[in-house]
Amino acid sequence: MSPSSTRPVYRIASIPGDGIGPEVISTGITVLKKLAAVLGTFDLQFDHFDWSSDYYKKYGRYIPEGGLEELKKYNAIFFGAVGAPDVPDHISLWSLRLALVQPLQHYANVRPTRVLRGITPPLTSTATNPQNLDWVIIRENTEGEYAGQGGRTHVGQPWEVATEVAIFTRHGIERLMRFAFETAQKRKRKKLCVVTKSNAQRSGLVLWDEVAKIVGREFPDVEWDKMLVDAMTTRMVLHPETLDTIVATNLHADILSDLAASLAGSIGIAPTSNLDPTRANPSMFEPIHGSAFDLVGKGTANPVGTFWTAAEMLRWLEEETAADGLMECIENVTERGVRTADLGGNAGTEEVTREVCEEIERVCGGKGGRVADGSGREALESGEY
Ligand SMILES: NC(=O)C1=CN([C@@H]2O[C@H](COP(=O)(O)OP(=O)(O)OC[C@H]3O[C@@H](n4cnc5c(N)ncnc54)[C@H](O)[C@@H]3O)[C@@H](O)[C@H]2O)C=CC1
Ligand SMILES: CC(=O)C(=O)O
Ligand SMILES: [K+]
Ligand SMILES: [Mn+2]
Repeated sequence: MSPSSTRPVYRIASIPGDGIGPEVISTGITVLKKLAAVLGTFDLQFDHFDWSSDYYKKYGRYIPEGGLEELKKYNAIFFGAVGAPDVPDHISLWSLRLALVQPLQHYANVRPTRVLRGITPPLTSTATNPQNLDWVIIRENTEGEYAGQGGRTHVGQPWEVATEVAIFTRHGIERLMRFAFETAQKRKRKKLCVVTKSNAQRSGLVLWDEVAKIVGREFPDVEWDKMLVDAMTTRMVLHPETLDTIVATNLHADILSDLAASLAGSIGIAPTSNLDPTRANPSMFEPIHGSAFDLVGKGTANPVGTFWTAAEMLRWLEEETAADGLMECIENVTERGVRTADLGGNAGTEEVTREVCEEIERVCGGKGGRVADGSGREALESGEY
């Protein structure tokens, strides 16, 4: 934030990455700039980082020397996706997304899901009562099954051995569990479901259950229960109204949150926040989906997941009014039936973006007051037109 200005200026590092990442991140930036120009209550300054699989193929790495230190100067990171057909997925993921969230201690991955206005979810029960699905999944984001511990020996031999060791530390579970209880406590229903697989995974996830019990004592007003992850899938599908806040391990919540997004309509809608709740490091915001090779260049990628992500980023920056305004505009557009193919519509990425921008002009124009005189002066100054 710039101290010289009365309105805050947030410095955002944008990392569009691969595949549809650049397509959706550019629409997200368009929408965010529009919102800032119309509201006039804050400003956003974007710096672009071309860290991607193309960059890797050219320079042999995804993050250049000193890159991580450079990122720490920003208020937030706006990330697209990483993954390319000609680079092994484990190389791309570990060299960029995981190479950021681990050192930046983004231990809380927050994945809200609900049925946006106008969207028909795939299950009849939820379609009839869309309010039945309103969840926040909290995913452990730095250890567990994606801790990065493992290896291969005797490669290529019939006796080859490979390990993928899941790591659960009391410290890691406790800080995440506290974050989950706090999240549940702030929501209307104050309900938390702790998901594990502590019948089969008899060490790490038993510790997970024990820590949940200890931390739960600090939150007497939060009603919580436990589920094994396999049974959780059926509860999500058959009894969505019994769930509110959900906490699970890195792998389990990765899977459950894609399921959640689809139950709400599409993987193209859902946002993700990679948070360092201590705020020692900038947090990172990305749509839940990956680089979707199958959609690249077609202009059909759903930008709504990125818009919702942008709203979550604004909320983290404590721009609540802007975040609420953006969500209202997104839902006005989905409600009007302007939707991409994944939601059964025929609008392209650009049309949805244009409609959301027009909606921002219409809905938020009066809120900040800077463009309410109709002169467009503030927007002109921001270089928006
Ligand atoms: N955070 C990240 O950067 C992530 C990266 N990946 C990487 O992305 C690559 C592709 O992975 P997949 O498993 O195929 O997952 P994906 O999320 O890229 O795609 C799964 C399916 O959802 C559809 N889809 C995704 N985003 C969409 C959108 N915005 N609008 C409409 N439809 C959308 C795709 O067309 C595809 O059919 C891999 O390299 C993977 O490692 C995957 C997930 C997250
Ligand atoms: C990598 C991945 O699938 C995710 O972060 O959701
Ligand atoms: K992503
Ligand atoms: Mn995932």
